[in-house]
Amino acid sequence: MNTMTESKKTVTLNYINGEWVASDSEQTAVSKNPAKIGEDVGYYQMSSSNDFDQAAVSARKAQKAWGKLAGSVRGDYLLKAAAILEERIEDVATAMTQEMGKTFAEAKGETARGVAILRYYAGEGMRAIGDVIPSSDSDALMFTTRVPLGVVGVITPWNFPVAIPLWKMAPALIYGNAVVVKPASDTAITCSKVINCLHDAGIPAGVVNMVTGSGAKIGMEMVNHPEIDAITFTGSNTVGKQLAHAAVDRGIKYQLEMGGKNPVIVANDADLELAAEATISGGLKSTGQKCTATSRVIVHKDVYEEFKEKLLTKMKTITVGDGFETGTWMGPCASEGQLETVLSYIEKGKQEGAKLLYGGNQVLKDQGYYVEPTVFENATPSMTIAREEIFGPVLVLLKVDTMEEALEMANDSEYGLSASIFTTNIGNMLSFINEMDAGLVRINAESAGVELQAPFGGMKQSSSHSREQGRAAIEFFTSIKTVFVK
Ligand SMILES: NC(=O)C1=CN([C@@H]2O[C@H](COP(=O)(O)OP(=O)(O)OC[C@H]3O[C@@H](n4cnc5c(N)ncnc54)[C@H](O)[C@@H]3O)[C@@H](O)[C@H]2O)C=CC1
Ligand SMILES: O=C(O)CCC(=O)C(=O)O
Repeated sequence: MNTMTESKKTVTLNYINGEWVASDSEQTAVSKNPAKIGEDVGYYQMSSSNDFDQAAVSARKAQKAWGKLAGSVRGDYLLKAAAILEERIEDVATAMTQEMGKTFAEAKGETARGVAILRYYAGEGMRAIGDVIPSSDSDALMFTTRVPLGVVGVITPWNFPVAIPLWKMAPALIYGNAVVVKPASDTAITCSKVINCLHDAGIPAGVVNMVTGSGAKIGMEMVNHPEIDAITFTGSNTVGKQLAHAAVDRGIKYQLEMGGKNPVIVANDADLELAAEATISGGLKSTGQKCTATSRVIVHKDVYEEFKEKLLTKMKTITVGDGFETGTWMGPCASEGQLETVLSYIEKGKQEGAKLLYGGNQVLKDQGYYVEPTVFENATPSMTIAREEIFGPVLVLLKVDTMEEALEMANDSEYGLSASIFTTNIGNMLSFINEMDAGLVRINAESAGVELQAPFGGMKQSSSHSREQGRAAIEFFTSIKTVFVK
């Protein structure tokens, strides 16, 4: 079992060498429900250096045999875990909504995506891993193969507590690595339920390990530990860069997925109904807490007023509340800290002279960490709300005279994760595809929404320029060997 009961509280344990164990620190911390102030979801371990060390050493020992198994055999474990997770969708999604507030429908959707990720990577165990390359020596055979990196450290955020751990762990495992995962504390209980699916699928002891606790402590131990051969991280730019520096110092491979300030361009020939709907969905679903969330809405002057009216009409129908309640469209911010961050950006927007068009207030204060869906206009591209990642339900409207100006403004950001355009003009589409500096460019579709079988990652400050998911994951989680046989 991944939990124990201690003086009436449910305590999630660490998972080390195939066993659920308490930290030797004897310290736990509480995971809180952001929708209900005062409701504790459960407790997780505040792990010690020794706990982490045991996990890393177990992973190292287990990796040898795991890496030697046939890919199809490793895939069978992932398929079993997928079937178990599928049976437990309601339970896992319940924990997710309780811990970070996304609506229950979104939480179930994300868990189903986790099932699909496991199945997709199970199949990778039977796909080609190399090429035959003609040698200049006609008597020789030259080819490439791929080998696992060894033990991969996985550090994940709270906004996709099932999908992100799985889209990092599943490819790591299928290509023969062992993993130690440190989930975000706010969603440690949800992650432990995912790990329990792998445990119940019979994955060999030590191949998967989970250690919870302080990011600053366990995260830094991870990147500096001699048994860790690579780090994959999703989260803030500040932490990502710290990890990158430490990884470079140790000469280990690293992969970072970080922030975004994703633009949507609405051209004067756009289907405005579609554009408004997609801006709402891309910007405000999950309470705007996606790295791919729409943040800047760049609208051609000819359609600005009409688009704005459509957007406001739709925004006014958004219901904010507990993600478990029928009819709730948008849940709370994931934590008190996130709420404060979002409110401080709204305040900054007002102070810097942007016009608050709609929302901007904290609501249901006595219940949870709720904020209204919010939209600003009359903002300039240099304002803080148009430059920094807010990670909340806040949209900024920016008016432009031409499509060239729109594209220039869309590219005027340190980030380059995802971007959308709404247009019916093929020329506009092609310019956007060619000139937009973003890892994901989407035409007549919202900026969020990642497909697990396609490469995912950003340009500029949004990532370490590597790609996750799909077949692209093989590039990070393996090393190429060129073989020459004579
Ligand atoms: N790109 C994305 O998907 C995400 C972006 N963010 C951004 O980051 C902001 C802050 O959110 P946080 O949860 O505080 O993100 P964070 O970057 O602090 O946390 C992400 C993960 O890193 C761990 N961590 C924290 N400090 C660490 C350290 N010094 N060394 C190693 N690991 C460490 C955390 O425990 C968590 O597992 C958000 O407002 C948002 O702007 C946050 C989560 C996801
Ligand atoms: O848009 C999505 O589905 C994924 C977003 C994401 O990867 C993130 O917010 O970290």
